Amino acid sequence: MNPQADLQEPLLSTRDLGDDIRTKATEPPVRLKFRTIGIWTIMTQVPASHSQWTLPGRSILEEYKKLRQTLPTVYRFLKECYNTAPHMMVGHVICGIWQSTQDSVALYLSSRILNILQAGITTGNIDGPALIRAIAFRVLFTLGSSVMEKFRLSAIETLSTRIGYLFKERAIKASLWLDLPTYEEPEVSEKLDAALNGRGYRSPAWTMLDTILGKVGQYAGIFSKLGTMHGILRSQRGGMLFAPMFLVKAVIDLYDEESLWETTAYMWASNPHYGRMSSLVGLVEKARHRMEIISDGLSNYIHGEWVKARRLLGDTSDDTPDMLLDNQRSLPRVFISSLIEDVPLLFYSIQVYFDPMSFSLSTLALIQQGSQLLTSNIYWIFKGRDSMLQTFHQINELYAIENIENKLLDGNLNYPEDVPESRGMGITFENVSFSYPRTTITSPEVIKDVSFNIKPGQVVVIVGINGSGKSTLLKLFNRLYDPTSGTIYVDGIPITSFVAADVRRSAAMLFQTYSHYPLSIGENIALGRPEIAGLLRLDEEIDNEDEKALLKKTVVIEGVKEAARMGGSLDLIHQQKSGFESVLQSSTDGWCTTSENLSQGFKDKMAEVKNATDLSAGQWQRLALSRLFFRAQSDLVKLVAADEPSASLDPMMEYELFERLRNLSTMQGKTMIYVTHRFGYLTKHADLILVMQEGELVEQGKHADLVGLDGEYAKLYRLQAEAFTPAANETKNE
Ligand SMILES: Nc1ncnc2c1ncn2[C@@H]1O[C@H](COP(=O)(O)OP(=O)(O)OP(=O)(O)O)[C@@H](O)[C@H]1O
Repeated sequence: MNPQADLQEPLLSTRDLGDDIRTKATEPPVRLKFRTIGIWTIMTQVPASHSQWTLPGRSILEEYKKLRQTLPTVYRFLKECYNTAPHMMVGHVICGIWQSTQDSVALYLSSRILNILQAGITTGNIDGPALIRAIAFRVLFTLGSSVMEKFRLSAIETLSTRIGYLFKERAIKASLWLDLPTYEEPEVSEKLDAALNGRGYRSPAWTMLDTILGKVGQYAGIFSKLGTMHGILRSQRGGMLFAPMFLVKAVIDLYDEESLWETTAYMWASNPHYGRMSSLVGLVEKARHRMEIISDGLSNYIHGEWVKARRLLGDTSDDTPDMLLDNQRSLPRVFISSLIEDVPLLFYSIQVYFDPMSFSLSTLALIQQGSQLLTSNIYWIFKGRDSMLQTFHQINELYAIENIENKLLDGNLNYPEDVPESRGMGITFENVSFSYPRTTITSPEVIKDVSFNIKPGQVVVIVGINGSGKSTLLKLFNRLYDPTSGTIYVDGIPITSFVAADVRRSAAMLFQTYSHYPLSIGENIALGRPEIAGLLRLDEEIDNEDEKALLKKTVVIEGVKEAARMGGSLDLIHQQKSGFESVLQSSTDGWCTTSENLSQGFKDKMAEVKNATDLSAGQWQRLALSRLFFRAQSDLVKLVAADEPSASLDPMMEYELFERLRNLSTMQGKTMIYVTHRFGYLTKHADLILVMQEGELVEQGKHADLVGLDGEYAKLYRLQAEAFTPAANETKNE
């Protein structure tokens, strides 16, 4: 490959796919258009029948139609925003309108001063009292505006906080009720992200309201400026001719520019050299890579590769796509657009040339200033009509997240109330196959026609090599996903007949990728039973004299301690300064303005703010196990399942853990399922071993039977056993 070719990548290239792409039979055909600009690729979607030129009138009519559909929700949104602080909201709107009209009032007051001055200059006799009055009005107006502005800013603080959190809470609630397949849909996560974080630094809901109020202000600004200009021009000859000229520049600019935000566009940094540079910078920036950079001596390599990628990137710009598109405008277009700005002045100059006495200098100055303000106002109104439509659409999306339908259909039987009494859960798989909804692997079926029967109270071990589908089976047990074919029965009834939340509540699951909650150690354990976990934080909410509640809290604390002991985390809790209340991983980000001349006290405080308590992998695993044991304390829990729970544990702890988990089955009758790579204690005591291989259940039975079969299980078992028995020749040498 010729590196020079990369250096000379064109700034803009267009590749039009041309073909109509039908996404769904019901959707209209669309064309996808790709172009590369700077480091970006921009994909735009255009209807296949879209002609290049649309009549402005027609598109405005379409916009109006779209706008009308969104209006009921926008009304609801405005009403809810208003209800957060009615008086403050009214004040805020009034101040906003005042702010937008203040240019024109200032213009009007200035015109009075200028007229008095002009009359004075012409006649040599100034009307002193009138001048003082005019100046006093101007000063008073400025003072009034400052007071209004102050109020507006403080109202924004309160309103944006209240409105921001009101809608954030809704988004959190809506998000928490989504099941896994729904949550994993990119469209859904995008919607949730937009509702929770938005684009700006303020909350999305506030930004939307601000856009609407800003637009109201813009209209008020236009009307007030038109009024002022009318007042100034009314008495001038040809004054009314002047009016359309404000529009010329705004309209020309509008048609002259191309805004990505007005189309359906998706842009991403596609330049491979830029991508590589960003990845390498990521290695430098993130603390978690530093250990390997130092110990593996990666510094030279990373630096060298960055320089190489930088050279290959050449002068390809990384400015934002909007800016790059703007730079594409040709010189004559830029020139004409700037020249048009001066048309009003030109018009007046010609008029003055033919009739010098018809204008005063002050009028000219005011016209020039006023026309610029008006032109810009009109431009933004036109320009913003799409952003307004977009805002209305976003408001509708904000509410739509509350109505996202879960993909897994809920049943209506209650578990365990609607099944015969038993302390453990019976699970049957009948010809179950499963593929993950969003997968990129070549053979998507990760569970293939699997059938087995687990009786209540049994100890079951699932074994198999990496990627054979063990963890996936676990996810099907408590209906995180539904099989793509086949049926799962819980206590003889199809799992889909039960209320999904009931089945999940009856299972204690420890997944391979368990959560490290950035909360207190106590909560990390107590969250095994969320229905009572809140009692741990009781002091914050109740009166200490509520003895009943305090008693309940003591019971929870005792339960948490017992679970901590069972999971092996009691010692580590005792090591923490604040015991159960130690908060894990709550590091705070701060900004320091300089790194120079920092006193020791300053540095110590900074370190204290940033400090976070973290645990080792093994300690986190013990906490997760304690959480599992805490959940298992509930009589409602009939199935305990753990995926590789001993991966980070020492052998002693592992043995104790197996014993304790097995006791849940032997002493309490709960069904126990254990996923592991290790053969030994548990496999020997298991009532049933399921051997998975590439998504298939290749063998099932007890340890002795499977060893006797001399198949996959026996092979894996022997491999591990040999690792711990001295090889024949080693023994001889000794
Ligand atoms: N969320 C997911 N989306 C798509 N594919 C997945 C997902 N999780 C797992 N897979 C794929 O499913 C297959 C089975 O994975 P699974 O985690 O069940 O295997 P496993 O036997 O538990 O492996 P290990 O022993 O490494 O934990 C793998 O090919 C994996 O790539």
